[in-house]
Amino acid sequence: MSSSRTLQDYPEAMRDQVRRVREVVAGLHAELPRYELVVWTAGNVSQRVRHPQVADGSQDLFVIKPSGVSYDELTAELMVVCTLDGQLLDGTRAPSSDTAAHAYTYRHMPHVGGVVHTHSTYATAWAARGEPIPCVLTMMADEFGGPIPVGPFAVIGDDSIGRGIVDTLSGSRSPAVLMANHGPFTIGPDARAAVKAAVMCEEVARTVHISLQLGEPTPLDASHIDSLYERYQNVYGQ
Ligand SMILES: O=C(CO)[C@@H](O)[C@H](O)COP(=O)(O)O
Repeated sequence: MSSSRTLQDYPEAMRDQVRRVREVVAGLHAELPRYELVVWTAGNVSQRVRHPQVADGSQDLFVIKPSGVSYDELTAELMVVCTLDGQLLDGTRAPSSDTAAHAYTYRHMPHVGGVVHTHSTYATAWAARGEPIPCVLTMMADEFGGPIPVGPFAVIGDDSIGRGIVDTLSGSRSPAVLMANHGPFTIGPDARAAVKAAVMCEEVARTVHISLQLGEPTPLDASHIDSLYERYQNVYGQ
């Protein structure tokens, strides 16, 4: 559905932000096939654009890819802009079929600035089994602060997927959730962080799967997970 408003109804500073975020989101979409996280037109990336005068986030917008467009055709101009109730505000094509899930996540998690969805092979295989990825690697402690949880099975088309993402991640340090029988969704302070979480999610899903073929991996001690997570999130790369 299209909004009754247009981009011209928003402050110039926000329109400038939209122009910049369209470039950022278009560029980040190229990372999904580059890291082999999607095939064909599967997957999507979005980033929030905060309203400079409305602090509660209710008037924020987000930029997301158009539905069903080949990754090699995605340009900044083709990116679409939606309101947080998932309505199309600006764009020449229909927004992603996962727009409702991204919108619900932004409405209910104000700190989230970016959302990514992929069908990456190993993470999606774990999602098909409905099994959380156990925290057996320091890389998992660093990025996910514990296991990567599984969210409920939800059919696309309403708020069900978004509700499953929010209900699962609100109580977890993980920026990734494996939606049962579907695939990973990731969140972050911006779209680049959410893309990184999607790349790392697939990497650890593969490594832990291979480890399980060799035997039973050894879980990390909770105190070690906490110290590794604090270091990585607050010291590493600063
Ligand atoms: O998982 C799904 C649909 O269930 C999506 O990831 C599609 O695979 C991509 O949809 P668009 O973003 O192109 O609409």
